Amino acid sequence: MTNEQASRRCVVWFGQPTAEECASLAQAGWRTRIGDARLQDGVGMRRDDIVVAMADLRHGDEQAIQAMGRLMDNHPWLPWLVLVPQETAAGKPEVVRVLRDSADFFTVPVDMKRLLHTLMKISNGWSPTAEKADIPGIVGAVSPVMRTIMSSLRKYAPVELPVLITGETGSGKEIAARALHGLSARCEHPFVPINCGALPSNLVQSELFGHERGAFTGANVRRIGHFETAAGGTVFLDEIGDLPLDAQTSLLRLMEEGTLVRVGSSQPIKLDVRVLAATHVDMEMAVAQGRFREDLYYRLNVLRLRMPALREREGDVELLAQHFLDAFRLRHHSRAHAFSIQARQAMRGFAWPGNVRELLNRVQRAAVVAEGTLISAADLDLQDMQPTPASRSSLGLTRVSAEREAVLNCLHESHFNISECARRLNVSRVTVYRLCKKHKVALEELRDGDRPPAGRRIAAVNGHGSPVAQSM
Ligand SMILES: Nc1ncnc2c1ncn2[C@@H]1O[C@H](COP(=O)(O)OP(=O)(O)OP(=O)(O)O)[C@@H](O)[C@H]1O
Repeated sequence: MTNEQASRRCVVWFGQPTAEECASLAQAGWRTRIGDARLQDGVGMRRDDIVVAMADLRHGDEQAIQAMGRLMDNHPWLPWLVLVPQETAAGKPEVVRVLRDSADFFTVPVDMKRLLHTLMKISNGWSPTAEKADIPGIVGAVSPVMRTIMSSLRKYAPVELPVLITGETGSGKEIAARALHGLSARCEHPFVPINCGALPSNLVQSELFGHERGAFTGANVRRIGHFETAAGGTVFLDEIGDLPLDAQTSLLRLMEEGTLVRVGSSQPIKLDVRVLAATHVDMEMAVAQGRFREDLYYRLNVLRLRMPALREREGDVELLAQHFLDAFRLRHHSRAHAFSIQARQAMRGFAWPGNVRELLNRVQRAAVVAEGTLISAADLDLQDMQPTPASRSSLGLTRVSAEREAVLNCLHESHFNISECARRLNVSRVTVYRLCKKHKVALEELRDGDRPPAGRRIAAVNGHGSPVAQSM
């Protein structure tokens, strides 16, 4: 490489690079220029320069991060890399904005090998938007919301940080976690999914962290827990909000110190696992109510991924439906190989309270019962779905979706107590039932997920949306 070529490659570092970072860059032929995002005076590049901008959030306060966001907005043609400290809460809107617009991001201490590799790819013409959108296992990503998710998955996968995945039931939280693992350097090691709500309450610590022989009655042999099974790989903690407080303390230690202690032992064991977690409940509320440790919440919530509800993914429903039908036909006989126009309309207009899982179930059932070559709306049990004007327009869809989300959030916060929910929403109980019916909210199913105290029964919505039982 000639000196002239070398001098043309420049990283404009908005922040304070360390001497070692500058030295590594220089050694690989990259000049470093220091920029100040607050001055908003751009990068000052010459024609033909290869310039990459680094948004260094290490030392910045909230205002500095906001200034960085504005600078990125003003220079969208530049490849932006972002450097975040380990404890960054990616849930903060200003951080989300910076991460969203970046080509790649790094944590402290900077993995210089990966940074130089990314810089080399950029100087060779690589563009993150040009990258193949497909991610194995994830189907149907034509909607803008899912394209954003795909891009976040690619960015989050190689970074050794926890990710908190939120989203309604069946929206694909686990499939996203699997993709994060599959795209990471840990992919050759185990991926261990654990449903925290399904762990036997008296054995949670032992199931997760293992136990020594004789630790408790019945512990006849030493047993390693789920975390140790995942050594070198990824643990996916589904329904993290259900984790009891004592297990939360052990998890925090694991995340802070990288060690665990088996039940019945006092010996810390070093362990390397990446933790991904998912929830469909409002974690801020759980923290406010003392059900979830705040320090653990911040540890888990470093990067955040919100899986959109299926009804928000315009264009994806039919793609997913066809994929599920094709997959079914590979294993079973079905005359039907596609969907009728009415079936497509019905699928587009339906609110999909059970999201992708519900779509999968309906398509599989329809493939079994269909008598023709096309699956009809009736085969999908969606014959009563007339597409409403609201469900056809984007604005209408957004409104409907916002209303449904508000009702669902409030129901969760009220622990499915209809009177409480009505009080919070400032509407009558009848209106809450009407909204549940309108948005096909299956109260019984959701209540089971929320596990209220035994003996309490609440109204359920049957297949046609009518309340069938109530006792509060
Ligand atoms: N984009 C997708 N492409 C293909 N299959 C999908 C997609 N999203 C979800 N699925 C399928 O839908 C079902 C539900 O997905 P998943 O278990 O990931 O949802 P979840 O949000 O974790 O559900 P829960 O809240 O009940 O834990 C699974 O069978 C999964 O394979």
